[in-house]
Amino acid sequence: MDSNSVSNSNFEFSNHIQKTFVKNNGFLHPKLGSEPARSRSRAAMASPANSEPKIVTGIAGYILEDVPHLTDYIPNLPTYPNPLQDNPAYSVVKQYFVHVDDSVPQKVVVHKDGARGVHFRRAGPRQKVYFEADDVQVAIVTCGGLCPGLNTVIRELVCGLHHMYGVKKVLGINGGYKGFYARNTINLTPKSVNDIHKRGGTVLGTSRGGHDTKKIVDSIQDRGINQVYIIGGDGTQKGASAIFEEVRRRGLKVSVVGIPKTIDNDIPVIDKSFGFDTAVEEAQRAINAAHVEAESVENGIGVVKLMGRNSGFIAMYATLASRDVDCCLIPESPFYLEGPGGLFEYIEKRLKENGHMVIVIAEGAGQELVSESVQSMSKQDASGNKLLQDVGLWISQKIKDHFAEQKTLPITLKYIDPTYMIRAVPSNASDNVYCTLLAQSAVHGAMAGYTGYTSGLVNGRQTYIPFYRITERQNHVVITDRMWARLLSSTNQPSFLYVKGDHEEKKEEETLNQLPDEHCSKENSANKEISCISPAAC
Ligand SMILES: Nc1ncnc2c1ncn2[C@@H]1O[C@H](COP(=O)(O)OP(=O)(O)O)[C@@H](O)[C@H]1O
Ligand SMILES: O=P(O)(O)OC[C@H]1O[C@](O)(COP(=O)(O)O)[C@@H](O)[C@@H]1O
Ligand SMILES: [Mg+2]
Repeated sequence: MDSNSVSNSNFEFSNHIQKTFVKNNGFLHPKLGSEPARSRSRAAMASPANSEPKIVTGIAGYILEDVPHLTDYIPNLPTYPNPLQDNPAYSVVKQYFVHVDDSVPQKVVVHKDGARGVHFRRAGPRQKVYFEADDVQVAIVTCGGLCPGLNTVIRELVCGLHHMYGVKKVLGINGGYKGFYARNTINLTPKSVNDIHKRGGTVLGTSRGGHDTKKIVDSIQDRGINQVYIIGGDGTQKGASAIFEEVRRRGLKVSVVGIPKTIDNDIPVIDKSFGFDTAVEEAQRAINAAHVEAESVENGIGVVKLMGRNSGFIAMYATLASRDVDCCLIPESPFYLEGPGGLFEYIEKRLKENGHMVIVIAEGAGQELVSESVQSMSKQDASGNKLLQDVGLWISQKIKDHFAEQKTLPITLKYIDPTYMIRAVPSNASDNVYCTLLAQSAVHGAMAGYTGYTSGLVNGRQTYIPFYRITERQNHVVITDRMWARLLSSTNQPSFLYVKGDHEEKKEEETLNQLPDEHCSKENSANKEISCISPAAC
């Protein structure tokens, strides 16, 4: 079936779907008399308590983890025909609107007798919209660390809103969440954002910390904002979820939409985050330099530190892409330096075989080892993220000290730390297209009245994912997954799991027991997804 078509079977299927529980949503409660008179975007009555997951079940174990809709807490909202139906650019598309029951499975590898499993609502334009163009006041904000593609997402939100839906009032919030309660905002028009995708960073500025839900929602009401697009990582999406709950509690007709951003790729459920490919590509330049330096001298070692606070995806993919890397160290795979099966033994072996080697280390790797030898700072950034010790410098010094002490193998080590260079660049061509689809999907959802969702790619399809699925856990490399095995076989590095001695064998067993049971299925037995960067990667 063509991706845009609406089949009859969809209509038949909808008859079998039952809404099993939609707690709180749909119940009406008396208007809150004590709320301040911020009535411009207030549409109806307020709902109490946090929203509950909207789960819809169907035949053969079908489950839809649905996203909230403005009509869940505001009754009798008027609808309007989607202006796209008269847009000449889209007139050639046979069936442009997405069917109301279209959903995307979370798990695409299935068994013939298996249940149909969890699905997410398919993103895309709907026949009816819940906003009239002239009434829409948009706000866009970027939060957390930089990531290639932020400007492309901003550009495509502005252009998508303008060209597809005729929305002209778009405000950029300055400098992250705290910009909501600052005076200055930036008026964004297709003209003003025309070239921004060619630049790295974010034209809006960004920040960590400074999230005050009540003040942000006050500002949303005061400015008459009724669509908020929040671009950011795991912390930002938690903030967006809190904003949505407060908006809902106040009964406001405001769509709150998250767009996932993280070069660490630590956001779960989605195939991969925008900017990740660009970052991996940029990391190749540092690895190439390390390789050239290492192979130009006798017993040369190049060490490259790459970003990845808790998840080693950038290091893993940069290593797999490069083929020049002899050892990749990530936070998910503990390693040790001394003794049989340790890093020093492996370095010596590689230098004797090859005369040089390259080590890639993710910034979050080996933190427990660094803390043992350097006094732990245990400080946090403004958002509450733990500040890490510089493992790149630490490991470089340890290697130098070890071979200086040994005196048998004189080495030359060069340490390259391209940290911010891989995230401050503009996005590459494929990330640009990805950002475009992500932004357009986000806009279609808000115009159709959906709210409280993150727009994301699942198994190659754009979907709307409820906030709680994005914020409940982080995405990590699973070292019992085939992808990590591919890496081990490409570098020939030790797995650091095989250690000698009774005590150590027990340690190995414990480590393996802590790992998820299933690999590559994107779900373990507890129905929680495990790491996959894309379905094709398994
Ligand atoms: N649990 C939370 N609840 C509300 N806001 C949060 C939470 N965690 C982080 N934030 C806010 O989200 C923004 C970005 O968070 P941060 O962790 O720095 O980056 P990222 O979103 O990229 O992970 C910050 O302004 C921070 O205050
Ligand atoms: O120095 P900053 O700006 O706090 O950023 C450093 C951190 O940002 C990251 O790129 C991830 O940031 P986010 O969580 O904001 O996406 C990490 O890899 C890195 O540890
Ligand atoms: Mg984060």
